[in-house]
Amino acid sequence: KIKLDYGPLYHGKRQDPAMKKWRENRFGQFIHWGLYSIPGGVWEGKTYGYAAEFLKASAGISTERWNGLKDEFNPTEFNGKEWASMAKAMGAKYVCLTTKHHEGFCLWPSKYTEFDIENTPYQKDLMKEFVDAYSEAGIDVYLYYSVLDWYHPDWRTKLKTMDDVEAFERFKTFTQNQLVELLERYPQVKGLWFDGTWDQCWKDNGKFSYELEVLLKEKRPGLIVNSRLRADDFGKRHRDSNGDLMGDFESGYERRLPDPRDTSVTKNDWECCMTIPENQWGYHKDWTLTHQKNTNELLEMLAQCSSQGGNFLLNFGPNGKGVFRAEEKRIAREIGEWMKTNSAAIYGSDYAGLKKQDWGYFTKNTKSGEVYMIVFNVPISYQLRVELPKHQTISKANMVGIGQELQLEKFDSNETFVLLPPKSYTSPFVIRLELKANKKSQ
Ligand SMILES: COc1ccc([C@@H]2N[C@@H](C)[C@@H](O)[C@H]2O)cc1
Repeated sequence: KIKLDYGPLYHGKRQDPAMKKWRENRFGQFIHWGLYSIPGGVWEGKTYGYAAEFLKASAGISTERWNGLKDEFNPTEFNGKEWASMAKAMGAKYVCLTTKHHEGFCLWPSKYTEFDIENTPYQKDLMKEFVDAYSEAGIDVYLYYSVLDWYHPDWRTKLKTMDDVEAFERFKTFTQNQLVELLERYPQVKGLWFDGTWDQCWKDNGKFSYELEVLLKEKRPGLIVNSRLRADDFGKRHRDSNGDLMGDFESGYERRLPDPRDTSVTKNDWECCMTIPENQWGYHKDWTLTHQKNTNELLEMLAQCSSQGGNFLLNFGPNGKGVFRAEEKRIAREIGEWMKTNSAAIYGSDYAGLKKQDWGYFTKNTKSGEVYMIVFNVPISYQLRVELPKHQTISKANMVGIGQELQLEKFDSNETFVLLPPKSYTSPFVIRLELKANKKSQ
């Protein structure tokens, strides 16, 4: 092991109540909302296909033109309670909102910058309405914060000169002040989701990122921080120079999932964040440009994450007025419908320790020990293979919801077929397994 002064604060999975709740949540709503939500990927009549939150770069817009968007930010249709009830109906147990994306515009009234909600026609503390509404709905609130800040004069991608170093020292102080300010203003917040830490400036400041994690966790005991905050002594990120995770959960799965058979991911807590279109985090006016994931496709991702001990954070991008698209509202409703019947296989679930099969995913409820099969691919044979450890056998298998008991066919090799009634299955379904110890094999 390489000796590190600025590696992880701890090793393994946190077992305190706050982290256990994070783990039980399993399903969250990501919200990207900022000045980029106003143009929605279209500038001077031209549509840009790249991610809408990068429009400033993809359309080559000058900084002053872009920053002028703050004078148009007036989300008069924003209603925190409506947003929270849509998320609740979807079955989201936590939410993560962009407080400040790379553009540097702050959705809260910050003492440390003029580039914030206070200096817009809207003026009100939108973040307070948001945090209060979601908290009252019983949804845990997390805040996304981009360290990378295109607006701030002291941001430097690389520290080449002494001036750069002095500027970045001021920038570090500004960053720390804003983060402390967010925790003080919004005491309900459960955690911070960092982004924009890939540049050399941050890799050169592993010590600062370590001290920042310590400071924020002292300020807010139980605070949960993703793996993107930290750099170690040698600039390694997410995992330190020994390969150990820094932060409370691995957050490198962005718009991608691990291989479903990779059991190594179960060693740490982790989260996959996902867009509904192929690559739009902020609101984009034209979703027809790329593939739009459908509800069953998203449910399969949610199921896969739970089956491998990870969380699934699904992104929504409201427009500049604070309104979600019709597609997003429909998908939220359809996911919620499915969760009404099947959420026992998701909430409080973890890796079941069983061999992955082609028909779908196993999850195990950590409290009840019940094992679930979440089926997406019904085999032409209508036989769902289950391979159990020698000492275990299935005593019962029931469809969740309708409760129907399913026939079982056991093999000597301790494999079992769960037999499905031969009919058409048009949406993912869940089977609850009751396992029991095998009779002593004579
Ligand atoms: C290819 O470089 C990037 C840089 C930043 C991102 C940001 N991370 C996601 C969570 C979104 O905030 C996206 O804008 C995506 C790709």
